[in-house]
Amino acid sequence: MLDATAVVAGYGGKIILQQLDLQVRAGEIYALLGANGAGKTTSVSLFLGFVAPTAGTVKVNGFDPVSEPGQARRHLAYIPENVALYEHLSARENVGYLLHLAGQQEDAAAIDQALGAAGLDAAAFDRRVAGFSKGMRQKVAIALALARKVPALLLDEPTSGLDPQATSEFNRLLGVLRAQGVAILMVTHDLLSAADVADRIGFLEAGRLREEVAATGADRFDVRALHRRYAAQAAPVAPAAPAAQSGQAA
Ligand SMILES: Nc1ncnc2c1ncn2[C@@H]1O[C@H](COP(=O)(O)OP(=O)(O)OP(=O)(O)O)[C@@H](O)[C@H]1O
Repeated sequence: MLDATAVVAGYGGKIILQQLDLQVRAGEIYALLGANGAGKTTSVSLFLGFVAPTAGTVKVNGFDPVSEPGQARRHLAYIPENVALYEHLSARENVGYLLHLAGQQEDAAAIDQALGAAGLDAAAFDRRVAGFSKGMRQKVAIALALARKVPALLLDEPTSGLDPQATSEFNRLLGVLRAQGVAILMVTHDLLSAADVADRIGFLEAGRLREEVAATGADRFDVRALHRRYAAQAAPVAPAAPAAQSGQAA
């Protein structure tokens, strides 16, 4: 569904992504991790058509985001870290208007159903979104993705700044979308959250996928081992102090 093959891309002659191979299948959640500046957002930007590859191919459900932007966008929803909504409109009005902008009409019942499925409290449907928390805004964005019935979803650091309960609620929603066959690519620094929800985790290092691990089957990853490697990649540290003896007071 989301397919980047042998992609080289960057900004103004500066190469950021080098031979990137990244595929996300229908009904799969793929978490992309990596240090600051590794190229995670640039990878997402490829699928949005914001960054054009200088080599390789990028496809969204078979469509090239640069040469076929309308077709590619129709199959895609994007939820950035801070969801931009029309502040003076209610949650219902936002979904209705954004659907209209996407060239789609839905009746009020379908919009309510999407907002409910996204976990927004019904009492908030008619409230202006100006007072909404980050978690509530994301629910509106998820409702829009549900109402648009897109087959692919891009998320950039969706759980940063969310409390653990909101994070787990958000991850549950991603599970709902996965069950509907949506291909989900999620950029995150939150390894625990990624381990909780993702089917595969990829580690990007200086524009290359250094490692991919699976969440299920024989390749099931060990979160602690991953955390040690990820922390070392993000910020190399001095050798660890000897482990404390369990059961002994310091
Ligand atoms: N519009 C741009 N113009 C020029 N350089 C850019 C642009 N956007 C990003 N870069 C550079 O590309 C590199 C990769 O940036 P990118 O935002 O993809 O990294 P990231 O892995 O998402 O980082 P972070 O975790 O900090 O969000 C960085 O060196 C960044 O400075």
